[in-house]
Amino acid sequence: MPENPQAVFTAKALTKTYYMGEVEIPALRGVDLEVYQSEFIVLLGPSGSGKSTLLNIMGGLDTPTSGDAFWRDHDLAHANERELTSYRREHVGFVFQFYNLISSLTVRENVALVTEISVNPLKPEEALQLVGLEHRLDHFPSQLSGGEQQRVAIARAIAKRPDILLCDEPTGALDYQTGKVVLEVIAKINQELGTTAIVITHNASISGMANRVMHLANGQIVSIEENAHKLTPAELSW
Ligand SMILES: Nc1ncnc2c1ncn2[C@@H]1O[C@H](COP(=O)(O)OP(=O)(O)OP(=O)(O)O)[C@@H](O)[C@H]1O
Repeated sequence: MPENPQAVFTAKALTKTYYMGEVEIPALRGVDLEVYQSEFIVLLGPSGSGKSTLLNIMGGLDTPTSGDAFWRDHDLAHANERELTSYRREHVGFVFQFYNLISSLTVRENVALVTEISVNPLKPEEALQLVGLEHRLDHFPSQLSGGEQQRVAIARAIAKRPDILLCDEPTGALDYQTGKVVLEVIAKINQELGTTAIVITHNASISGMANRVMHLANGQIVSIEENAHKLTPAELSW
């Protein structure tokens, strides 16, 4: 069991080593971490520092080589594939740099793919309203801008009412203004639904939105800063 019951996610001495033939690649080298309910965390660090590896373990897409990882009382380090699938399905929403929408389905149908297999989902229309796309329900992804497609991807991620929203470079493919709109949407989900949000970015300016900012280097968390005052995306500039 996790030691601190207040934490929704706990990692202890987490390591991940990839093996490429004879070569060992240590992606995580002893990560200790607690994440609290409804927190907004920004994860920064150079390329290859282990950010995606950590996010993937938190989301049950990968398992660690050693150490502990808990989502509440779900033991993610020792879960089997079936348990990880149901953890992902019930608790986790993912947003990636590229939107991975199905081009032959409408906006509403892309979101409905998730709501049809969820226990207590939002209606696709409600999820799309939260991201400001209620007027584009019957459009196809190719009829939308990159930022709009990312908002559909966010609607799809939140439609199952996940406890945690894991975002890997959500604004990486977007221009400045569009990136800000997408950040506004993530901040709104975090505030209005209380969804814990973890955002990986190379853009240090986004840190201002976070409750806490974690820096990874070389597979370890090297610093954690707390923001006394969170900024809105509109207040950020880069
Ligand atoms: N499937 C894999 N097989 C082998 N090595 C991997 C694999 N995934 C990641 N790695 C290695 O693990 C290390 C950490 O990778 P990770 O993707 O977590 O870093 P990152 O901080 O997210 O980087 P970026 O900012 O470039 O996305 C890197 O050295 C990477 O090459």
